[in-house]
Amino acid sequence: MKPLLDIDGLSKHFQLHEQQKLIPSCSAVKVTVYPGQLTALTGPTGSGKSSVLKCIFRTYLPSSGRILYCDQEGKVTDLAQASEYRILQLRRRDIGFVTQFLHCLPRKSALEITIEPLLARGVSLAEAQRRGRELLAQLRVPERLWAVPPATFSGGEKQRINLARGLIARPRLLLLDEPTSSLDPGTTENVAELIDTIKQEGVGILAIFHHPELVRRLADQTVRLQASSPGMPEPC
Ligand SMILES: Nc1ncnc2c1ncn2[C@@H]1O[C@H](COP(=O)(O)OP(=O)(O)OP(=O)(O)O)[C@@H](O)[C@H]1O
Repeated sequence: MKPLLDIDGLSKHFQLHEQQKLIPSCSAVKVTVYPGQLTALTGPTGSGKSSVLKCIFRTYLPSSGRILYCDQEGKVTDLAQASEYRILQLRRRDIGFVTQFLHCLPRKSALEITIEPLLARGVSLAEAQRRGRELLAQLRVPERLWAVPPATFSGGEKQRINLARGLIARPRLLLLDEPTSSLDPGTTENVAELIDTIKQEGVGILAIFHHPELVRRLADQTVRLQASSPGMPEPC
C-alpha cells in the first residue's frame, strides 16, 4: 500500500534572534501514515511531537526534510516546500487538524462552528446541520449547548466541539494533538469508537494521545521521538 504521508529527515528549530539562541524542536523524524491506519507519535515532553504536526499543517515551516503527501489523484506534494496556495487548498479539502484548544469566533454557535468545514465543501445547510447534530449527539454534547457560542463552555465541552469540527468533513489525512486530554472516561471511549469508525472509512491518522491506552488500542504503528534525536518506527 502506498503511504498517504511519508516524512523523512524532518527537523525544526527556532531561531531566537534577540537572545541569539537556537531552540531545537524535532530532529531527523521519519514517519509514515497509511490510508485507514493510525500512526501514534509518542515521546517525552518537549521532544517535538506537536511541532511535527504543525510542520505537516504548515503552521510551522520545517527547517529541513521532506513531508510527502499523496492526494486522491495520486499527485505527490512536498508540504515542506509547497506554496501557501497549495497548502490552503489541501487544508480545505484533504488535511484536518484537531488541536487541544478551540479557537472560537464570537457569536457563532457550537453547531455553526461544527458544520463550517461541510459548508466550505459545498454541502447544503440543511444536510450540514443534520450531520452536525448527529455528530454532536454522538460526542455527548448536551443539546441545550448546540445553539450557544462555545466561549463559555468547559474545557471538555470545547474539546468535543473541536473534535466534531475536525471530524465532520472526513479529511483524507487527520492530525490529532491530544484530542481527549480534557475528556472523562465515557466520552474518551466515544471518541475512540469514532476514531475506529473513521479509520475503517479509510482516513489516515497521525495522532498524539494523552492516554497511553488509546495508543495501545488505536495505533497500527508507533513512532517514538527522543529529545532532539532521530525518531524511529517501533512495532506496536
Ligand atoms: N513557537 C515556538 N517558538 C520557540 N520554541 C518552540 C516553539 N514551539 C515549540 N518550541 C520548542 O520546541 C520544543 C518541542 O515542543 P513541542 O511542543 O513540539 O513538544 P511536545 O513533544 O509536543 O511537548 P509536550 O508533550 O509537552 O506537548 C520545546 O522545547 C518547545 O519549547
